[in-house]
Amino acid sequence: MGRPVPGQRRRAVGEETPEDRELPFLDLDALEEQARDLLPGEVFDYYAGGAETETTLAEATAAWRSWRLRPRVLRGIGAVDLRTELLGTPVRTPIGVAPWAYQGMAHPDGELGTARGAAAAGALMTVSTSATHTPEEVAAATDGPRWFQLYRLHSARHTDDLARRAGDAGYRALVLTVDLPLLGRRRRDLRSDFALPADLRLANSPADGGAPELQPHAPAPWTFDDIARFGDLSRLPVVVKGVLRGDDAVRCVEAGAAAVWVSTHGGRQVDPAVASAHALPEVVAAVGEDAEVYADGGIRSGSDVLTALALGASAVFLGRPVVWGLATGGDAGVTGVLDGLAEELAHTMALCGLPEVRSVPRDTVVPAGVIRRT
Ligand SMILES: Cc1cc2nc3c(=O)[nH]c(=O)nc-3n(C[C@H](O)[C@H](O)[C@H](O)COP(=O)(O)O)c2cc1C
Ligand SMILES: CCCCC(=O)C(=O)O
Repeated sequence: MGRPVPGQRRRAVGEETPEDRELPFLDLDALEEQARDLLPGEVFDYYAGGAETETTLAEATAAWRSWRLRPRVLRGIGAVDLRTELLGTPVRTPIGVAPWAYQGMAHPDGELGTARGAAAAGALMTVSTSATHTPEEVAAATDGPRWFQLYRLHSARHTDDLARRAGDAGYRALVLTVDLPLLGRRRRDLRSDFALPADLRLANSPADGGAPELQPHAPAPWTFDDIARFGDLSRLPVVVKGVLRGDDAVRCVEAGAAAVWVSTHGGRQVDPAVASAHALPEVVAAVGEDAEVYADGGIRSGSDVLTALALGASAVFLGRPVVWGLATGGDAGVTGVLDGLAEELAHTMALCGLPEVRSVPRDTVVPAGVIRRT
């Protein structure tokens, strides 16, 4: 069988199943199933999968749900205010789009679709280095809030150049992803012998051998000194993504990071790694006074978002839910996911007596304790 064309659907367009019926709430499981039907099997597995035994992947959502909400009553809550500022960038929602690679494989519009969908939801989008459009092309597609995520490429010169271009193209922060010194062992991809479609455009991969593009090794590993260096090159605040320890967070901030992003890379790198929901309190305790802290991994409901905010995150980011949104509905699909979760968040906050995301008290959550299900 030949390699499927990007965007080629396994099911005929217009073919309806009972699961396609519009529900009056966001059903991410159903959306994932629709994406599974639409995408070539190994592409779905690349997006959905995790590393090794997928323990971190399997536990990510459960870890957010190991916290319980403590609602406040009689607070006279009217409209809930979801607006906030992330490193000075105003956003309508604290739910942003995490960087994810090769979006042209999910939908022909690729990153441009995600950018338009995020902008319509007033959400911040983080554009990956491993993109099928250049940073300038994504910038031209939308005036929504954007950050650029940088990977260490084979060519240091090209990496530096991308950092500079992100600053020139109006991105508001540079996100250094530091949890991929080499690629995690993703058994689904190893089993399917996954390779990117030959005709997929790797927009940031120059002819001189640039992007990591699923390759495990690149020369000249980054150190803490690179944080200030990339800040100077791009003239942007630097966010360090992939931090799971308080001591590392302190070193990042001492080295000049404006924010740290707690992440297991969606369970795709170290496995079993500590869940973001369990690492977040330690990182907030270590640097929360001096830097912004964000979190991602397994956020699938408004209450998961609220839990992260209560634990000290200023924002959360979504990976796979946006993949499924783009794959099934292009930019409108992305907006649907972001709006749906924002609506759930606002609803849960109102129920909990909380008027604004900028000030969610820590005592909004407690550990669940032991609950015996009968
Ligand atoms: C298919 C896929 C591709 C990804 N590509 C990148 C990437 O290019 N850069 C990056 O920093 N993180 C990447 N990530 C990690 C995400 O930014 C994010 O940390 C993770 O997806 C969050 O978990 P969630 O998918 O459970 O929401 C990727 C994740 C997925 C699922
Ligand atoms: C070099 C890997 C880029 C994509 C990525 O980050 C992922 O698949 O998780």
